Amino acid sequence: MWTLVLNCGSSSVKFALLDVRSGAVGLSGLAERLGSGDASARLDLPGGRRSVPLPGGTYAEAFAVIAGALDELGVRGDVGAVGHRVVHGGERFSEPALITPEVLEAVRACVPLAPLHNPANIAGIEAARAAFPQLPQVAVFDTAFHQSMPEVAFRYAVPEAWYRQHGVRRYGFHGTSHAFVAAEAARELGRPLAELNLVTAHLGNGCSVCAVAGGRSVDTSMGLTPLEGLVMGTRSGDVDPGLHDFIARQAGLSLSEVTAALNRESGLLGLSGLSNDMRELEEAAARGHAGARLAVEAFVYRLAKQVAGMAVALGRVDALVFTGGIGENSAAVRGAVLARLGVLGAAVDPALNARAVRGESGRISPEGTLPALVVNTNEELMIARQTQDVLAGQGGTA
Ligand SMILES: Nc1ncnc2c1ncn2[C@@H]1O[C@H](COP(=O)(O)OP(=O)(O)O)[C@@H](O)[C@H]1O
Ligand SMILES: CC(=O)OP(=O)(O)O
Ligand SMILES: [Mg+2]
Repeated sequence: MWTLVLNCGSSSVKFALLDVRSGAVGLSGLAERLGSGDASARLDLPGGRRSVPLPGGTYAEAFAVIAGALDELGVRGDVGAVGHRVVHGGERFSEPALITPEVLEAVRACVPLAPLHNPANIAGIEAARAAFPQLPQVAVFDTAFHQSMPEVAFRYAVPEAWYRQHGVRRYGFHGTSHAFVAAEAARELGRPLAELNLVTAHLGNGCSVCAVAGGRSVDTSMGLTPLEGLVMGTRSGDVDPGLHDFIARQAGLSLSEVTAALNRESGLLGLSGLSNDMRELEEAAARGHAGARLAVEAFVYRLAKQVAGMAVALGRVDALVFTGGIGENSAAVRGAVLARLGVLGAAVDPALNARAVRGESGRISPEGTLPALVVNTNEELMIARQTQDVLAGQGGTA
C-alpha cells in the first residue's frame, strides 16, 4: 500500500510516493514556481527524471500531473492515503491528525502564527482533496514533537496575557526531522533512545537545533515562528527585539517590511551579500570573498552557541547529530562547529568527517570524545509512517 506525501510551500510542492513497509519510493519530485508563468514539475520516476511545464501554475495542475504519473505507474488504485506536512499546529496538536473539517479549521486558526507556511499547507490540502477525493488525508505537524517542552523552555518573558490570549510562546519546528534522526542516531549508537540525551541539528534552508531527552523534545531553537534561533539561509535567527522599531524608524519601513526582510533578505544571504546557499558560500569563501567567509563563520559560531545552550536543557549530552542539506554534506561546517565545542568534550576525526558526505552517514568524532554523528533525515518517510499510524488507529487501511 502506497502513501502519497505532500510538503506544500508557498510556491512549491515536494511530493513522494512511499511504501512504509518496504521503504520503497515509487515516485518523487518537486513542482516549483507555482503562481508564476514559468511553473514546472520535476518527476523522478523509476525510469528516470522528467520535467513537465505547468502553464496555469496552480496546485490543481501540479496534482493533475502527480495523478497522471500514478496512472502511468499503474499504482493509483494502490495509494491508501495522503500525508501532509503542516508547519504550525499550535498547542492543539501533539500528534498527527486525520484531516476532518474541524481539523482543517484548527489549522486555519494557526495561520496568524505561521503566515508564510500554513496558508500554503491549507491550499495544498484543499487541492489534494479535490484531486484525490477518495483518499483519507492526514496532517503531520512540524510543531507536534515539541509539545513536550517544559514551560520554562517554551514561555517568553513577556506579559502573561500575550500567552493566554494570543498564544505567544515558543512552539519549535522541524519536529518530524528531529524525531526521525534522534531515533536513527540511537540505532547507530546501539543504545535505547529512552536512555539517550541528544542534541540534533537540522541544517537545511531553515535551521534548528533540538534537545532530545529520552526521545522527547525538551528545548529547541525556533520559537513562536520559524524565525527564531540560528542563522539560516535567508532568515536572521535571533536579533534584539528592539531592532524592529529602530530600523523601521531609521529606514522608513513598516513592521511587515522589517519582518519580511528578516525572513527573506537576512541570514547567510544578508551577511554575505552574495547567496543563501552554503555550498556557493563555501566556494566563494575559498576564493577569498570576505562576506562569504563572515557568513559561514557566523553560521558556525551561532550554531555552536545554541548546541552548548541545549546542554543546559539536557544536563548531560550523549551525542550530537547533524542532518539536513548542510548537516549531511558540509564537512567544513561540521568540523568547525565541533572545533568550537571543546567545552562539551567534542572533537572531529577529519578522515571520518570528510567521508560523511552525499548520503554517507555515521560517526565523525574520535573515540573517547563526545560522539558526533551524521544522520540522513527522511521527513517524507516519517510523514508516511505517521499517516499510516493514524489510519491504523482509526481502523483504516494500515
Ligand atoms: N555539498 C554541500 N556542501 C555544502 N552545503 C550543501 C551541500 N549540499 C547541499 N548543501 C546546502 O544545503 C542547504 C539546503 O538544504 P536542504 O535540506 O536541501 O534544504 P530544505 O530545507 O529546503 O529542504 C543549502 O544551503 C545547500 O547549499
Ligand atoms: C518550519 C521551517 O523552517 O521549515 P523549512 O526549513 O522547510 O523552511
Ligand atoms: Mg530538506
